[in-house]
Amino acid sequence: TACSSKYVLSQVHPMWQGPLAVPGGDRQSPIDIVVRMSVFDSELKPLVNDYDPDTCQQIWNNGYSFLVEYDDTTDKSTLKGGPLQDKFRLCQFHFHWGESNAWGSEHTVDRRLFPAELHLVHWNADKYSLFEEAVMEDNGLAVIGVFLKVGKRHEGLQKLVDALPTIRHKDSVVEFNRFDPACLLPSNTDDYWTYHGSLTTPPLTESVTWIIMKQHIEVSHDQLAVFRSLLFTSAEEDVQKSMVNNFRVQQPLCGRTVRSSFS
Ligand SMILES: NS(=O)(=O)c1c(F)c(F)c(S(=O)(=O)CCO)c(N[C@H]2CCc3ccccc32)c1F
Ligand SMILES: [Zn+2]
Repeated sequence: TACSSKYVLSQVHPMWQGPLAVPGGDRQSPIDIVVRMSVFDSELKPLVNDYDPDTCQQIWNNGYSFLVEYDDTTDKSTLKGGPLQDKFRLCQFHFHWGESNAWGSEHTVDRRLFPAELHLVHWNADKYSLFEEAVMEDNGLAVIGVFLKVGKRHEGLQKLVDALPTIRHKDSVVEFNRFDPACLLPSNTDDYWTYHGSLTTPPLTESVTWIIMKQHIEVSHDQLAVFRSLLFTSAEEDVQKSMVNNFRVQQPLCGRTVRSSFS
């Protein structure tokens, strides 16, 4: 199976041409979370996030997603608790979405797809001094995943949506301040699934403790439509491509256990 071979050829992905061999490859992400196979772990604590909106720096289109970047040179925006032993610093958040509301998320729950998924990327500042170091280490990263559903308008998201037309093309960046990412978290952050996996974009390193929220957030159809108005391509390119379906195909579980913080 794909798990046994030393190299896992990840499927061709819109972001990079041709299959990409990933060394090791038995802890890849994303995955389908099979609820009845997840194991309740009473040792799992509530998440403790302490984000400082003043550390928000910029929002940019990197040709794969749009990301909001935070100043991670101090311990101002941190995550601890949950399955984590150390204190992690928020470095950025980004989203994955589809061309239609029928799909777009990277993870699924009992094969259920969501139109989009938010990822808040943190790195272990107790053990490492730079994100780039932590990316290579087993316990280096922690990514919170939140599913988005189409429903009522998300007031907190609107400030971000209003900035997207200014970064339509790849490599465009605009200053973005005072955005509190906590407003994008669901009201209940005590119920989550957690497993060990990887980044879902290069370098695909198996350094991520994934923390997937059980409760989704709601955004309006129009807000999601603005995500789809972004472009993969830079202003110079003559063929413009809509930024949609920027998710990786699902990877084999390879015997991993997904734990739940709730029974
Ligand atoms: N789904 S995910 O959480 O695995 C994930 C992404 F899906 C994604 F798109 C990005 S990125 O920065 O937009 C593109 C870089 O590969 C990152 N960025 C990470 C990976 C590499 C890197 C380097 C510096 C800062 C952030 C990141 C990411 F962690
Ligand atoms: Zn992501």
